[in-house]
Amino acid sequence: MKRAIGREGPVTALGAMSGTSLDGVDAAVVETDGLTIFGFGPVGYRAYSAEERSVLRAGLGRWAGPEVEAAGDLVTRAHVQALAGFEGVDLVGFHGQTLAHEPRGRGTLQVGDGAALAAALGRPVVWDFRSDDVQLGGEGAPLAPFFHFACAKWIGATEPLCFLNLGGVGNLTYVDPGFDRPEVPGALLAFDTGPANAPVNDLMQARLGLPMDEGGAVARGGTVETGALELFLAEPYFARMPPKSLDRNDFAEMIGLVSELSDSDAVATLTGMCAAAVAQGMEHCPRPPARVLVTGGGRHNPVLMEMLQVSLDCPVEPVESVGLDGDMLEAQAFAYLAVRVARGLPTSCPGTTGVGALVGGGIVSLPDEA
Ligand SMILES: Nc1ncnc2c1ncn2[C@@H]1O[C@H](COP(=O)(O)OP(=O)(O)OP(=O)(O)O)[C@@H](O)[C@H]1O
Ligand SMILES: CC(=O)N[C@H]1[C@@H]2OC[C@@H](O2)[C@@H](O)[C@@H]1O[C@H](C)C(=O)O
Repeated sequence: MKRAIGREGPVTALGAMSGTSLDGVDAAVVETDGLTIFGFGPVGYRAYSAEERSVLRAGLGRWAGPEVEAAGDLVTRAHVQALAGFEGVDLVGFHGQTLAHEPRGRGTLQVGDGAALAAALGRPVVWDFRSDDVQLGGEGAPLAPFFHFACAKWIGATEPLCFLNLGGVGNLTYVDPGFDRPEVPGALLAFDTGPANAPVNDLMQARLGLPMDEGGAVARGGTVETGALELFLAEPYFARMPPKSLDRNDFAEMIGLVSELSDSDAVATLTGMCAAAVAQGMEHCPRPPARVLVTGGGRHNPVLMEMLQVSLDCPVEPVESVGLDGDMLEAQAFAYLAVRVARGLPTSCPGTTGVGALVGGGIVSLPDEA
């Protein structure tokens, strides 16, 4: 790797993320030395077609077999298309698509072939970010927290704050920017809060044939059913101490809790469950955060944002309020993490994934190795 990016100084890293909502590939450039963020560069997006989405969906929850291979081939191809147009890139960080995640069981599986991507792009590619952490006893997720720490420094934060990602699953990072480095005990605490948009999307699809509750319009017309909410919060996951992580489908059966409700009450209740899971999770923060910065698609849902604001004691704002890009933060995270991997810096620690030691996972594939 030394010959690819050198041992120090800023490099131009391109990160790519294919998230749990299966909508497409996000791509974003970060200028960094693996410690400090020096700036953000161009971004891109390559949507999956409906047909491609069903290929990915067929692979979800599987560990091997033709469905997994088909999903992997598709993910590699889509990333070649998404990333080929970026110029001046020193290094690529390729997350791939998570199909299955069972950290204390069969492991974690992100499909997509980083070696083939390196050959196609003619650039070094860092990939398979999660496996080493899981093998060493960690949750393998979330991994964005080390990047969130750098973001907290980039925005000049001096007080503890939280980053909240509301994708299919929700994840929270508590950052204390008073520390110099993210791996110092106390600097970071991170975990998946619970299901976020995935159950709402699934119910909208099943009942109304729509992919999401756009603008929270359906939830706005409904009422949260407190009995269902209480049953949901009784799930043992919420009582577990962090770090902890989830698979997209871990709470799939929660839709059953709202099966008797009207469409609007059911959507309002699932939206309320997402907010309540976050509020419950916030109790684990070592100190009260000054603000919660929200990233991921859930920040576009005003009903969800209002529910969060009502249940939390500090301002809840989209990350755009501090000049970050909430649609690209995960892609930027894997750009940043790629540089850390290439330079031998850790990407997870006990506070972020529960792993026993500092881990800098990932495979580095050079273009001439394929
Ligand atoms: N305008 C909107 N109104 C309501 N919900 C929205 C809106 N835009 C996006 N969302 C929700 O956000 C979801 C997409 O979020 P995001 O792109 O952060 O997911 P992801 O990155 O694939 O997930 P993860 O972070 O779990 O991997 C959509 O599926 C939808 O539920
Ligand atoms: C196993 C896996 O892919 N987990 C994702 C998923 O999507 C959100 C949440 O669940 C988080 O744990 C993680 O992604 C983010 C980018 C992370 O690792 O920080």
